[in-house]
This record gives sequence, structure tokens and C-alpha cells, in this order.
Amino acid sequence: MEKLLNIKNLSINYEANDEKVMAVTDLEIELAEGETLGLVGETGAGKTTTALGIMRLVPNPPGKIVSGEINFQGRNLLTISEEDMRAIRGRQISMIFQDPMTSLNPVLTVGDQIAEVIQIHEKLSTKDAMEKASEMLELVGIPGNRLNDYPHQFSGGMKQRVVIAIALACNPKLLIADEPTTALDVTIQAQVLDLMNDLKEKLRTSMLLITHDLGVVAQVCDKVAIMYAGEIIESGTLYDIFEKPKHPYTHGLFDSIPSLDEDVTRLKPIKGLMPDPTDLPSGCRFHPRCPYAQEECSKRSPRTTIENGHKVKCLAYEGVINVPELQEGRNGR
Ligand SMILES: Nc1ncnc2c1ncn2[C@@H]1O[C@H](COP(=O)(O)OP(=O)(O)OP(=O)(O)O)[C@@H](O)[C@H]1O
Ligand code: NI
Repeated sequence: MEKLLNIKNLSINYEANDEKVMAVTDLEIELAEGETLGLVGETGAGKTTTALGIMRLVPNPPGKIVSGEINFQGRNLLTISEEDMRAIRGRQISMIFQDPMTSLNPVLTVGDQIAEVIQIHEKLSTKDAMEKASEMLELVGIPGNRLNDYPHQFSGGMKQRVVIAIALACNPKLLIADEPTTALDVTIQAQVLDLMNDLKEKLRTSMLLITHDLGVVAQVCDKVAIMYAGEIIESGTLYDIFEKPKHPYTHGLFDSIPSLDEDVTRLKPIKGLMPDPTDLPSGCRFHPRCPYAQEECSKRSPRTTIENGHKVKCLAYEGVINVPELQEGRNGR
């Protein structure tokens, strides 16, 4: 089946004053219609850059898409005209940005803001657009009669719902949500995630959900890709990643969050820090922090190995180094 989104070998750098940040390297993502992929990683891993790449909104300069293809419904977004791209942005692909609270205009009513998006893409009278805007509000659980209220009259969680309503106003095929719940407190976060789950089922919108929070992923996603220092180091189904994690970094991510059935004193944060993106380690980018690293790991970049759709980038799974704990899956959770 043709994938809705199929990204191949995508590399994006930021280049300024002889400094080169390799923000995204050789990235592969596949997303089918109706699927939700969680893109997970620590700060600086390259998640937002990936999203901006898909929207073709990487600021240039300093950003530069160095290579790759972003195939969306069979067309490579990196080679189409800016005019065609504008037609896709917002209409076919829409994005909720990392700081959604600031993406609402304080001097316009929420109804005007939703209707505006609708009218950019559909030839509707203002009255009909407002009618549709009111339906969108209801869809995200806000009474339609609040159309004429201004953003400051809503709570944080409701503002976030408005942002989602705006993003969905044109019934996009793909919704990219960059940390959509990070700014919200935990109960509101859960409500917004529930809402996203509902909408995903109702509208069959595909979603790329960017987060550093594995809990959020577990609630919403069908598939997961783990990003480290610009690369996807492991990807698979929710089950693959949560029940049978392979990459030592993925193990580290799970070991560093508390779980109910484990003693909190056993928490083991991953040693060390993300590498300097302007000066990445040779070989495997994770090797300086990896508890299983061997000499070969500093010399050779791992390829991606695949087993039943579960992909991992680690020399232990290529048979280049020998780590029985990893190879026999004994470290699985
Ligand atoms: N405009 C820019 N100019 C130069 N470097 C940039 C720019 N934007 C991002 N970077 C660098 O690119 C790398 C990836 O950044 P990106 O924002 O994509 O990470 P992220 O995974 O979204 O992080 P976060 O979780 O903090 O949002 C980082 O090292 C960052 O410093
Ligand atoms: Ni980000």
C-alpha cells in the first residue's frame, strides 16, 4: 500500500560561521493513513527540525536540507514549487507548534481565527465559515457559542483545544503536533490526549506526535521512533518499543522513568549528556554513553537492521560486536 508519508535519507544541517550542526541525519519515516507515530527524543535530538523539514519551513539560512526525499501522497515535497507547497500546508498537512499558547492571536476572537483558516482553503461566506468554526469548537469539546470570546477568556487546556481546532479546521491528512501538551498540567494533558485519540478515530487523520514523554506516546501512538543526536536509532510498533526495546539508549530511556511495579531507588538515569551537535562522536553517536560500548563502536557507524518491521541501529544487532544481553533480548522489559 502507498504510504501517506514516506521520508527517505533526510538530512538537515544548520550552518553558520564555520559551525555545522547536523540536526537530522539519514532519517527514514513511514506513516500510513490513520496511523499515529510518536517521535521521541531528548532536547536537541532534532525532532522539531524534522517537523519543520516536512512543512518545508526550516529557516534558511542557517538551515539547509542537505539530502533526502519527503514523499507525501506520492509527491516529493522537497522538489515541488513553493506555490504547490503552500496549498499543501494547512490544507493537507497542518502543524501544532511547540509553544501553542503563543500561536493564538490575542486581538481576534477564536471564531475569527478558526474561520480565517477555513476561508483560506475553502470558498465559504463569512457566515458559513463561522458556522463551521462553531462546529470545530464543538468537536474539540468547547461550546460553539464561545465563538466570540477572545483567547484570554479561555483556560490553558481550552486554548490548546482551540489550537487543535484550528489545525484540524481544513481536515488535514496529516497533523504534526510538536509537544502539544508539554505546557499543560497533568490532568488537562490527559484530557487533551483523550481528545486527540477521539479525533484520530473520528477523522482518521494521521499524526506525527513529537514528545520527550514516553507516557504520552503510550496513550496515543501506534508506532514509535526514538531519536538520538539527529538519528532515529530504533523504531517499531508501540509493543516493539515498550515490550521488546532493543537499543541501549531506548533501554536507558525506560530505566530513567519511574514505573509502578519497580522500586524508585532502581532508577538509572542515562550517564553523560547528549553530544555537542557541532562535534558528534565518531562511529555510533551513542557510544560515549553506552554501557555496552566496545572499541568497534567508536569506529564504525551502525547500519539499520530490521526484524519484522522493528528497526534498530546498533552494532550488537549486526553481529559486529558481541553483547549477549542485547542479542538474546534478556534486557527486554
Ligand atoms: N535556527 C537554528 N540555528 C542553529 N541551530 C539550530 C537551529 N534550530 C535548531 N538548531 C539546533 O539543531 C539541533 C536540533 O534542534 P531541534 O529543535 O530540532 O531539537 P528538538 O529535538 O526539537 O529539541 P526540543 O525537545 O528541545 O524541542 C539542536 O542542536 C539545535 O541547537
Ligand atoms: Ni523541539
